[in-house]
Amino acid sequence: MATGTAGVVTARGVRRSFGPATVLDGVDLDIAPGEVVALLGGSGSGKSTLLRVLAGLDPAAPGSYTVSEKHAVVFQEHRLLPWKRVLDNVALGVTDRSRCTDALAEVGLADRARAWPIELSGGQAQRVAFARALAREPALLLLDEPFGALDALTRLRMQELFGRLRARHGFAALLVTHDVEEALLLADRALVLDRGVIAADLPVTLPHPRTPDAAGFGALRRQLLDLLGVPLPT
Ligand SMILES: Nc1ncnc2c1ncn2[C@@H]1O[C@H](COP(=O)(O)OP(=O)(O)OP(=O)(O)O)[C@@H](O)[C@H]1O
Repeated sequence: MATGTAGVVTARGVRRSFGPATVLDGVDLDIAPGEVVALLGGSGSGKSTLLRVLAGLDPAAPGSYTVSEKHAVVFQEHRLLPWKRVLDNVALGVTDRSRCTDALAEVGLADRARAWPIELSGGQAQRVAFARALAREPALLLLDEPFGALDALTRLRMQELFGRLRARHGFAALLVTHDVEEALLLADRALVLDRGVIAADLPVTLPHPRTPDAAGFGALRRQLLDLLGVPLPT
């Protein structure tokens, strides 16, 4: 990995096999600074594998790729350390304590700084996970279904929070999701991973803030479902 390229992600020909099974078969991917890219695809299509490769968590994958060193990862599970208080979780590896307090305030949890992770709801814990990522002042967020385990209402609130944080901080993101609406609400482009390659790249040019009832949303939803092999009846 290295920095210095114009994009926050530049990947060419990324491959990954597990035994005889080829999961990534030459993935090319570019993400520009500030761009939010959703990554969709069937179960087992390799979305998490690609995200782990880009995050540097899977050094065995061949191919050439550069990823901004200023990246942070948020997973579906919060992955907070249970023996550290909330603020100490946010502060892991960050020397500037005030940045951590600010990040916690930005996700609306300033008053939970001294709480233990076990005292938080699932949605709050995921907010802390985002605060921990934000405190690193990332140029790129690598997000593996970060709202996937939340109930529908909490998910909507988190999507709204993500939109606000993005508008304020201007980070880029790769967002792995199963949720077509989420992709269309949050992303500038939606990619479909299929048989080891990026099989489709759909620009999402709707204005912000977005809602599912906005003009053009339904047509894009139909198009994306089609690309995912789940066409709606006409
Ligand atoms: N460490 C591993 N060892 C062996 N096989 C693996 C490993 N990691 C992933 N795989 C396999 O690679 C394939 C892709 O997995 P991956 O988790 O990347 O898919 P995904 O698109 O994220 O799936 P889902 O949408 O269900 O989360 C699967 O068949 C999985 O079993």
